[in-house]
Amino acid sequence: MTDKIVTAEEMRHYDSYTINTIGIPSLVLMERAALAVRDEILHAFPLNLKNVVVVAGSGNNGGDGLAVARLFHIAGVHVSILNVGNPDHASDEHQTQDNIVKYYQIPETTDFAVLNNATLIVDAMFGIGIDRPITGNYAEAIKAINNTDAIVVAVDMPSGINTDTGEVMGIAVKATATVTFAYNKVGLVKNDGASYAGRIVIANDMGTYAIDE
Ligand SMILES: NC(=O)C1=CN([C@@H]2O[C@H](COP(=O)(O)OP(=O)(O)OC[C@H]3O[C@@H](n4cnc5c(N)ncnc54)[C@H](O)[C@@H]3O)[C@@H](O)[C@H]2O)[C@@H](O)CC1
Ligand SMILES: [K+]
Repeated sequence: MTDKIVTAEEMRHYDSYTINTIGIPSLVLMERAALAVRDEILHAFPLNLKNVVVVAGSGNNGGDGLAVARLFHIAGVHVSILNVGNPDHASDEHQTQDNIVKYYQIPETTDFAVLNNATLIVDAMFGIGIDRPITGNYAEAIKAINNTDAIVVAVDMPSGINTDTGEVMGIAVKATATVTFAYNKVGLVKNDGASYAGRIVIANDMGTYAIDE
């Protein structure tokens, strides 16, 4: 157990050490991340599972989201996926998760109307990979999420919050709770990040190992 608070670069370093030196595969970490999000939702919001919508970007944060969607689908919860990323830029892990989602025929759409009846939204657009202001379709998606009255659970970071400064990068998801992985992030405790994150849950049993502890 640690109260370490890390930047995006530090977290990438720990992820890479865990994957390449310890040898825990990236998809195993992704599964652990998704299980942590599922468990927190089951624990904190069991009455809001009528209609879950996972909003997924095309990176690994989106991959986490697709795995969460699959876990809920398997458990019999009604879940749909709103894809907002560019499929041409999908990470390998994201593609793997998307193939699994397609096997299970979990509904996927790019139409924001799917948010209208959501009782719980999983924000899996951007995590620690955010590196520029939010524009275009991503901004519209965040606006649409913030306009619902659903519970919003952010995966790792509320999308739109700078991991290192907590600043809003144009627009950001207002989360009810944020499940962040391995260590807390500077951007979740500084500036606007603290209020956008809602309640912070640190999934600290991922197997991630900090070399200096
Ligand atoms: N193996 C790993 O490294 C793990 C990563 N995990 C998840 O992966 C996340 C990081 O994944 P990624 O590095 O793929 O990054 P993200 O999924 O956060 O972002 C995806 C990509 O979006 C692009 N982007 C950044 N800002 C943008 C903007 N404003 N508009 C449009 N595109 C933008 C960048 O090219 C970035 O790589 C973590 O936050 C965590 O949720 C977890 O699955 C645990 C294991
Ligand atoms: K997110």
